[in-house]
Amino acid sequence: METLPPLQKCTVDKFSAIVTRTHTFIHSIAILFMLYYRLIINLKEIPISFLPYWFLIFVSELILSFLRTLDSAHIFSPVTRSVYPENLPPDDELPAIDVFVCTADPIKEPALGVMNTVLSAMAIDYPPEKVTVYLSDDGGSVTTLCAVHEACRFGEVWIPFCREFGVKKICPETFFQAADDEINGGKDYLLERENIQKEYEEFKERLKKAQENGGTKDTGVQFGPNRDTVIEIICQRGCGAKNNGKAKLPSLVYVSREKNTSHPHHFKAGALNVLLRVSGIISNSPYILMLDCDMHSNDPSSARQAMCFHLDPKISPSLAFVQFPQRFRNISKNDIYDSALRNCFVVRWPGMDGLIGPMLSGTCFYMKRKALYGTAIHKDMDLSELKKYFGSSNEFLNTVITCINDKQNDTGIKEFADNKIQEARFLASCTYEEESQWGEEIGFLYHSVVEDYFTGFIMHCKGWKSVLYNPSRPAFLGSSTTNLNDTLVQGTRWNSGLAEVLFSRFCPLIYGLKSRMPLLERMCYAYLASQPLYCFPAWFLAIIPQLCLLNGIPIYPKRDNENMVE
Ligand SMILES: O=c1ccn([C@@H]2O[C@H](COP(=O)(O)OP(=O)(O)O[C@H]3O[C@H](CO)[C@@H](O)[C@H](O)[C@H]3O)[C@@H](O)[C@H]2O)c(=O)[nH]1
Ligand SMILES: [Mn+2]
Repeated sequence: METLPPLQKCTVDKFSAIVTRTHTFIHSIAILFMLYYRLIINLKEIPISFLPYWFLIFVSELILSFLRTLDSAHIFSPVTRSVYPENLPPDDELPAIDVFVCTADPIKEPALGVMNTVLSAMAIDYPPEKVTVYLSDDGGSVTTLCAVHEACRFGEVWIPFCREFGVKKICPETFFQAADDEINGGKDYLLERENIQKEYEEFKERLKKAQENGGTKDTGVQFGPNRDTVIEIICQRGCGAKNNGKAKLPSLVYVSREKNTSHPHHFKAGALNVLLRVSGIISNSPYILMLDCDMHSNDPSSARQAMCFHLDPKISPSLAFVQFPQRFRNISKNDIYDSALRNCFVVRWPGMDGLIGPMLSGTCFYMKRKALYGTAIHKDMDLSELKKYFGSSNEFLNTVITCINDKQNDTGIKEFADNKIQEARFLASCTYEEESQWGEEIGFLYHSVVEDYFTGFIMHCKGWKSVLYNPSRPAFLGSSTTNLNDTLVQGTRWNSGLAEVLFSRFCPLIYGLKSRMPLLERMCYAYLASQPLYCFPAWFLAIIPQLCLLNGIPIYPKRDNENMVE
């Protein structure tokens, strides 16, 4: 039998595994010594009145030891991956991709940044008729709707320019700000660059005006806290490409779901589920790229890199998603607080990749649509059975059947009749999910506000796998929080979301037991869910040892103590 050229390779990082396992072993011995000291030696020295303090210190140390033990699972067998996109099938055999971009707040997430993300997603190096970009606007802002029209207009010159000169920095703002644009294009290039830059400045100007006027385009809709669905096809498959039709544009769709204060909207997970349904009846691509609006594409080849995993028959059947690390462009040089989250993306996720896969990290991942449709669904289900899971739209159910039967969809938006828009509006309404399993078993799950962590956890429990791909050139670049207030709000949201999982029936240590999830992977998930527990040792150890010192109570071994190892 002919062997196909490889698409990807996975290498176990043996040296790193040996070093980290040895370190874990030595660290565990130190922990045992500490427990011995605290229970056998120190307990006798403590006056009875100080026993509650001793107890709090002991509890803190137990929590830290517990967390440390869980954490050690991450580094058990780290792997690195490489890809060979040159071995991918020809363009006309590649599967279609839907890109989901989410925005929620037109003030905190200014339109220019969001449009840069949209434009960078439209400029990825992939057959344009196979890409449909969806912008979910949870802020329901007229300005954003205007901005997306303007972005499409600018895209008509930006995308052909990127294609023609092989631009790598496909996010216009980054491209024009960079000192070096990585292109050796001669005079033609410089002239064209100047033209495009002028167009970009005009585009920015138009956005600014739209913002000042609260959206200039007459959309005929009133946006407010209670509002109707707005769905617009901004650009249809290969629309109006200038440049003599040389470079077509991907399709672009704007979605602002119905909001009603009497219905829960489930934050980002709710928005993503609406996009899943709306995109189902519009393009129904088998793969989905998820991007937060502040995370732009920084390398046009990321889609092909991800396909090296998704199309590799050895790993593809059980592969749910390919996660790229979140990388940030606004991190200070020293980054003493690890705002770049290197502890996750550089240390822990490659370790989990050696188990059954890294966690779902909210953005920068290529997901198989089928993986979001739950495992209870099988090929022989009829419409009435499917309705209990997916709601009552027959049109949508047919797309689900296409998806679970792995029938490659005819790519892109073909023709989009008005009645389809009606159906899409129905799918984006507040009440559509009633009496269905959306958010419970189907789509992104609602149990926790960290929908990414929880959805990924349940997927892994059900036997799906994932991979991390960390190319040397960051595939995506975003912005991290840069002030204490935002960092605290984000930290509180993450920790409360994790606590929701830890103190529920989905606690990874218990729930993982019933599932097929291997012990080490379960420990990794339990470690992250247990993050909120860090607050107890942090408080106790910040206060009690000082009190003990002031009162002359021995809480740590003295240097001349006979039990102290010199
Ligand atoms: O009701 C909402 C709330 C948020 N978002 C969007 O969700 C994304 C993430 O929200 P953000 O407030 O920026 O949260 P972060 O803490 O920065 O996000 C991290 O944490 C989230 C929760 O775990 C993940 O979903 C994100 O991908 C991950 O980057 C943004 O694009 C928002 O526009 C919505 O679409 N609707
Ligand atoms: Mn964010």
